[in-house]
Amino acid sequence: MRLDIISIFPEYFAPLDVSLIGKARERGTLDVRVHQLRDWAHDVHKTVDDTPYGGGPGMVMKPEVWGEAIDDVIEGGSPRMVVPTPSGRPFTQELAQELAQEPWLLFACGRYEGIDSRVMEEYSGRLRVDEVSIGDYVLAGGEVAVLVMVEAVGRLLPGVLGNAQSAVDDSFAPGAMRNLVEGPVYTKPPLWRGHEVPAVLLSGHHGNVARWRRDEAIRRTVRNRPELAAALDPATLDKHDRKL
Ligand SMILES: Nc1ncccc1[N+](=O)[O-]
Repeated sequence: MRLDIISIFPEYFAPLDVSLIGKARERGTLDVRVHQLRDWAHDVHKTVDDTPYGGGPGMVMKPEVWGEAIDDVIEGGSPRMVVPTPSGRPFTQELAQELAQEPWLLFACGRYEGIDSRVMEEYSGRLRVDEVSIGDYVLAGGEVAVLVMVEAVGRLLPGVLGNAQSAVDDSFAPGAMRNLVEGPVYTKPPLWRGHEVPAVLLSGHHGNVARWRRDEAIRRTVRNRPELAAALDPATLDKHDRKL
């Protein structure tokens, strides 16, 4: 997968050189290219923003600069364009799985009050453009959101996770874990400061272990994410209600 990121703070993406994503880049699974938006601002101050039409606080990023930058980066190609913004569609594990199928993603990082809307209008005619939110809070810009999305998508690419199975068992993963968060995890020692590991996990009985894990996933989902639990099959919940 090729990933292009356009931002006025390219240094935000240094973390993409470490850990799983860094190794995927070394292996060539991921081809990440970070671009400094100001390279396409031609005035002496490399201006990328201006005051909003209609008044109001803050600044809006200029369409001309973005247009030149995107045209140069995509060179007539058609990546899927993702614009992080608090007003976008929710970023979910499902959307991460969908984006992981794409051969080429372009992330446009807005700062300030956002990017002039005509940029999204202009490219929606040529590319798949998604405005995406990683959560209902306001960050100073899209860079951190892109780090979140690149990590969530990158770990789903073939060969990135040592054990491909773990992506299947992820919280929220489509299939068995849909609308479920994962339950508690344990490792050695079996007893630590008086706290024991649940006996079933030491039993070696895989069927019982799988059932216990599902029970705990449902229990934690009901406790921490009642809105997800509400979407669970009632039969599933019913079996567990008695124990909660
Ligand atoms: N929440 C956000 N705040 C600012 C920029 C982008 C954001 N987001 O969720 O993608």
